[in-house]
Amino acid sequence: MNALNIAEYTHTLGLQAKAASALMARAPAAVKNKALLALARLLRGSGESLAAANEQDLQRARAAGLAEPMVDRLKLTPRVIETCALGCEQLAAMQDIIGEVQGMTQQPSGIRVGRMRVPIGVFGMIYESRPNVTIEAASLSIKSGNAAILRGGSEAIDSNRALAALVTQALQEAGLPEHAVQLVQTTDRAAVGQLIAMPDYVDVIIPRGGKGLIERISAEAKVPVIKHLDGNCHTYVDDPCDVAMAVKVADNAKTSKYSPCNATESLLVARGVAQEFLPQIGAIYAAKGVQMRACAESLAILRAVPGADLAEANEQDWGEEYLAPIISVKVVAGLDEAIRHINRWGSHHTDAILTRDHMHAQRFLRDVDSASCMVNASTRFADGYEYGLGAEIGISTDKFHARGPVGIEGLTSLKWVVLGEGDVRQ
Ligand SMILES: NC(=O)C1=CN([C@@H]2O[C@H](COP(=O)(O)OP(=O)(O)OC[C@H]3O[C@@H](n4cnc5c(N)ncnc54)[C@H](OP(=O)(O)O)[C@@H]3O)[C@@H](O)[C@H]2O)C=CC1
Ligand SMILES: N[C@@H](CCC(=O)OP(=O)(O)O)C(=O)O
Repeated sequence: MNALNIAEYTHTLGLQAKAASALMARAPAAVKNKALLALARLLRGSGESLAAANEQDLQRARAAGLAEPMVDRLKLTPRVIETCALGCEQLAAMQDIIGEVQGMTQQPSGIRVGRMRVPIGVFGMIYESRPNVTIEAASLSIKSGNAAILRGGSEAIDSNRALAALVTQALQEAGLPEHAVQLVQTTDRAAVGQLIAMPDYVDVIIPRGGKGLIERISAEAKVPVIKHLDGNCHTYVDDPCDVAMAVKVADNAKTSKYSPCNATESLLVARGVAQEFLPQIGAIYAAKGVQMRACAESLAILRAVPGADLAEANEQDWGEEYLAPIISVKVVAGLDEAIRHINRWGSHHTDAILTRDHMHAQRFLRDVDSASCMVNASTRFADGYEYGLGAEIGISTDKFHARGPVGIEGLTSLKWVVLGEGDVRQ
């Protein structure tokens, strides 16, 4: 496609999405649920064709030398497909919040005023090369009565095309507009430029990715944006804490998966527990091949750990999101320094305190300026499915409307409704 064709193509996607969004907004709950259940069935019945499409993506990715954690997130395994199908069924079983009216109160003038939950309209989403996101975004879009234009990562294009075809089929089976969910079929980034500059058709843009993507969106977007950014997540091991529990959680937060944005990238340790905690977690990270980029004080303790892969941390490490078997480690004086460090260097995504002190936990929850603040739990829990949302659009690092894992509610807004009986303003 040349530039002119891409402009025409995205314009057509926008026009079609706008038309579909009006129909989706008034689609009955039962019809939307029918589409979701059809999608679950189609996913389960398409294992072979999905695997074949995914294999094409995987072969290209490996040939291009994509890092293993990134290849891992590209995989559309039977387990991933089953999880997507279950997610669709869970969404179908959830209450439909569209059209719900809340807080209706009578005003002194006589009118009654309340707020009705409505879909946003059309959202455009740009996301990483993780094919399951295509289904999560499509299913949430259907349930919330929106229309979506999805632009997944280029490495996943074959998988996404195969999945999008199933979504179209499910929409058609349920009698919903087939353009309610559209995949951008080209990997040319010029289409992203068009998509973020069509305010007549697109109500909100949801970028889910790293700094390069966000820089472009911030510079060029002509529509409102809900940013889903990088996760420089921290786990702070407090004094006092249950050291055995802290070791277990800090291990899971870093090593259960290296690629996701909710993996811990930085470990802060209170000086009072460092001598006991660091050798234990150090031994686990050493055994799993995790490099520790440590401050001088933690380095002195970790040097005693056999086989530890150690490096001296520099300032850049405190702000780094590695998405790899690397973690930065810093000894801090205590809670105040930990909070200051997280607010200075973190990305306001997800941060956890491991503590036995109730007051410390309360202060951490209040003072850390992040979308998810956790006490005695792994940062890996920052996820829509784990939070009970059924699926997730992503993890918003913006502060308003939708913050943290975004589900159905995040794709809606509340409009005021006013009921009168011929009332006039005095
Ligand atoms: N907060 C959240 O919910 C999540 C955040 N992330 C973050 O995403 C990052 C890792 O994923 P990664 O794939 O590297 O992210 P990227 O930002 O490289 O890619 C994400 C998507 O954005 C596109 N993109 C990137 N740069 C541009 C650009 N300049 N113009 C147009 N399109 C662009 C990519 O397209 P193309 O395929 O062409 O490169 C891809 O579709 C990490 O920082 C991670 O934390 C990941 C998942 C969830
Ligand atoms: N919600 C996800 C985390 C976000 C995510 O998808 O991250 P990534 O591996 O960067 O694509 C999960 O923990 O399952």
